Amino acid sequence: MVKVGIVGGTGYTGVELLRLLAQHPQAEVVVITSRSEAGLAVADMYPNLRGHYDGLAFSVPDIKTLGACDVVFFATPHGVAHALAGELLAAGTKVIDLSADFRLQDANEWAKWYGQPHGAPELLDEAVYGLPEVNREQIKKARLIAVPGCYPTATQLGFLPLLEAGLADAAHLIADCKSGVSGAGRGASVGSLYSETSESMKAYAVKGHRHLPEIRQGLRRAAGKDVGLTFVPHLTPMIRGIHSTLYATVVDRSVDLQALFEKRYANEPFVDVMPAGSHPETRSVRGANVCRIAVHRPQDGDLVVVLSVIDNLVKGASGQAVQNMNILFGLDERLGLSHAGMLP
Ligand SMILES: NC(=O)C1=CN([C@@H]2O[C@H](COP(=O)(O)OP(=O)(O)OC[C@H]3O[C@@H](n4cnc5c(N)ncnc54)[C@H](OP(=O)(O)O)[C@@H]3O)[C@@H](O)[C@H]2O)C=CC1
Ligand SMILES: CC(=O)N[C@@H](CCC(=O)OP(=O)(O)O)C(=O)O
Repeated sequence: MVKVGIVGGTGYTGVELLRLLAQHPQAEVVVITSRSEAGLAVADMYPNLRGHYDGLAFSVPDIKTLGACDVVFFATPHGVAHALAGELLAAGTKVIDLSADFRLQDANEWAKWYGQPHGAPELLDEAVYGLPEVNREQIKKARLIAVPGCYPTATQLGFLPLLEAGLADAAHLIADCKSGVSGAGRGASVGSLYSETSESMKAYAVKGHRHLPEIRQGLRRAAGKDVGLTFVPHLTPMIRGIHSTLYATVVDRSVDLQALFEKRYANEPFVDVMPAGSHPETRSVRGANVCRIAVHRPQDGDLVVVLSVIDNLVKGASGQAVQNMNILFGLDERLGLSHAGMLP
């Protein structure tokens, strides 16, 4: 049994970790932290978890109790894992960080996009970017894993087959992405109010979003050269879900793109390449650790359109984090992650 600690148990990704781990046959959550809710029983805050975590209550973060766990998940704002990861690693505890603290390999780039100095640059060399479809072998040996962001997961999985095969014009990629409101976290803000987000939709951060350098880093690696990417996120009136519509120009029209995508993901338990002509819906992955992809070439032209959907809280965060844990501890990668999506 893997002994699990969670720092930041009251946010959306924290409670999603609890929901998924409640069904995990080889993991037991023994510590869950919240400074504001310390002492409160988990099931008193989250009634959906009644009967699953009897006796487990939030506690203030404490290195000694967290360091007694086999693995600690950070479901916290940026900067928290910087401060605590080193001590946990020294105690022999593995760290899976859902925040962006260790996603960018360049500390200066991180500081530029996150507006504060990188708090643990000495750990960057050993941090592994936790996208299993790319880094499975490194994840197996890792001590510190950076779980990819939600937009970066959907966008990279959609572009990877084209770039790895050298089939796309890497200088002109476009990612037009829509997110549900839970992507903004559970903290109260005017922009997340029901009356601000329902019955309306808008783009934001067109000038530059902090996921841009993360996506570029992954795509550069897949292409083996610099990439030019325009990334436009949108906020949409749904709670969960990311829908990425990706555009690239193909350099060879003769290639069977459907076969290329099917072959690339044939052995991936959590990437579903849909039949030719499909239009994946975000609700088909709601609650599921799945990225569902369809590839199109409208009017048989040069432009490829890839549609990629995930649940931002599952394959875009907590599900992917559990998938990383399974790989890290030599377990079946699918354990605790077999939920289907929810229709309607
Ligand atoms: N929402 C999403 O779709 C996704 C989110 N993420 C990332 O996951 C992380 C968590 O996001 P989300 O679940 O939305 O969380 P929230 O930001 O809503 O919640 C944060 C949690 O962290 C705790 N916390 C805050 N500050 C500290 C601190 N200094 N020390 C210890 N604990 C702290 C809070 O509890 P308390 O203050 O009581 O201690 C709370 O439980 C973020 O980095 C987010 O960017 C990643 C992918 C997708
Ligand atoms: C809808 C919405 O606001 N989404 C968030 C991104 C989701 C997220 O949490 O990003 P990290 O994983 O990098 O923390 C945003 O645009 O900032």
